Amino acid sequence: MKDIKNRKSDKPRIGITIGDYNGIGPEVIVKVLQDKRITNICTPVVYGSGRILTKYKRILGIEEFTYHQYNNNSYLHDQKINVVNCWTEVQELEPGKITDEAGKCAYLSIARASEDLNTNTIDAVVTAPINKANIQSEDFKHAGHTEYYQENHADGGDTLMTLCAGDLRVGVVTGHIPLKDVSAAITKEVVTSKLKVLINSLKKDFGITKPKVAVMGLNPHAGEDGLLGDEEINVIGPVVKEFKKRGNLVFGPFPADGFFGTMAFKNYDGVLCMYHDQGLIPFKLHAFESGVNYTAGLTIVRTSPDHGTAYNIAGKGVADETSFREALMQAVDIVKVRDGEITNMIRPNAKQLLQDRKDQIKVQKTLKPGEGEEEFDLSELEAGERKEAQVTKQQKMLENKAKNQQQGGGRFDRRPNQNKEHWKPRKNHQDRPPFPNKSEGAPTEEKNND
Ligand SMILES: NC(=O)C1=CN([C@@H]2O[C@H](COP(=O)(O)OP(=O)(O)OC[C@H]3O[C@@H](n4cnc5c(N)ncnc54)[C@H](O)[C@@H]3O)[C@@H](O)[C@H]2O)C=CC1
Ligand SMILES: NCC(=O)COP(=O)(O)O
Repeated sequence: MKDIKNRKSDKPRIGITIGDYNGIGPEVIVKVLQDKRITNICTPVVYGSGRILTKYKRILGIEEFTYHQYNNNSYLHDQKINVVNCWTEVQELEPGKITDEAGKCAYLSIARASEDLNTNTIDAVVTAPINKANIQSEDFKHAGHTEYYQENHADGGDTLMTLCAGDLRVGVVTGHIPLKDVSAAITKEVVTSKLKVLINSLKKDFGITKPKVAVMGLNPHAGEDGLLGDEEINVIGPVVKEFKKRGNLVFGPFPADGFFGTMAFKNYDGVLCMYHDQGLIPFKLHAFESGVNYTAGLTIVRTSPDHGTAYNIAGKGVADETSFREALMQAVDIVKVRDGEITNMIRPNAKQLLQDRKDQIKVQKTLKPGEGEEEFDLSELEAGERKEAQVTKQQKMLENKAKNQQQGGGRFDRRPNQNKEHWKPRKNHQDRPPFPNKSEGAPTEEKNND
């Protein structure tokens, strides 16, 4: 971890940018941070506004969530949730509306977190979703976060938008550009550079010593031997060959439809797609609920949930926070893998564990003092019962799958990953509880100044 002045713990400090406050960003932030155990795994530092978070607390009817607000961050508290106020004006919340003010504030939040990344005040950043249009200004002229971080935190190197869920990691050679420009952007230099970023990140950030990577073609049927396009023959194929020659486990180019349709990605540590929707559509079909967007290649660690502002549901309290929680967990994991503190990342579904904990608390309330105490030993839940939680999770998934098939499906019900083999831990994965022992401390005190 970075050498942070005044750090009073060995937990990573994770910055969280608030995104567009009229989208679902603040809601998923509050929903995730309200779990007190979060401060056992990291020190969250939200860049935004305490007032906005308090308003969302009220909308959501959440009482428990407490945090410390600062106008500057010289006294970040390593046992509490910190909120750094990035603007002083009182902003009107208009959930679901695209406003210039929300765009400006989204930028202020990102800029402040960037300063803190540069001064080593935080170890990583998790970005809540922005609206790519209203954030545009003299200060922010980027198609999205990925491009902003590439310009500001890559030390001149290349980066790769990479969507991650469990062992599935999908990078895209071309990101936020019009489809009509994709073919011209697929050059040997660009594909080579992106493939290098993917392989290096799989090693450095995910702890995979010898990563196996699949590369997709650009055209239907990977060009069908030149009949349907020649990028595979002239560009992608030769790059794959070159990497193989140098001893890398790189394969392809594969026709993307069949590759994803047959879940051939189970056999690879990473997949390189040629354009945004080629990778993101199958990825989101597979793991929209829990997917994480990771910018590989940066000098710092930046993750985000895989969804956008979701204006259509903003302020209604129905946003699913799983993806944001996973983004936070993945940022912690990557900081630790980069540090050599853990060798690889595998943990049970975080939401399941939190649900287990909530269920336990419900049971606890019905018990007499002293009764059933051992049931609330977190370390037992986290370490000893993890396998059981996995089994229960699999059973639940099977039941849900059967139910969904009968009912004709719902929003997150078509994920084919539910019983996939590759979700089983690999041998070299470090079995690590997601939440350390509660004795490390959790916030008890509220100090909201508004
Ligand atoms: N990293 C970022 O900052 C990203 C920003 N965006 C931006 O977000 C805006 C909206 O983009 P869309 O394409 O509409 O994608 P979106 O992800 O915001 O919404 C797509 C659909 O998924 C639903 N949805 C999304 N997240 C959900 C959640 N957590 N729980 C329940 N339902 C959820 C929405 O209600 C909507 O029906 C755009 O301005 C886009 O540029 C989009 C993706 C990433
Ligand atoms: N759909 C992915 C996406 O839009 C990522 O945006 P950003 O993280 O670059 O802002």
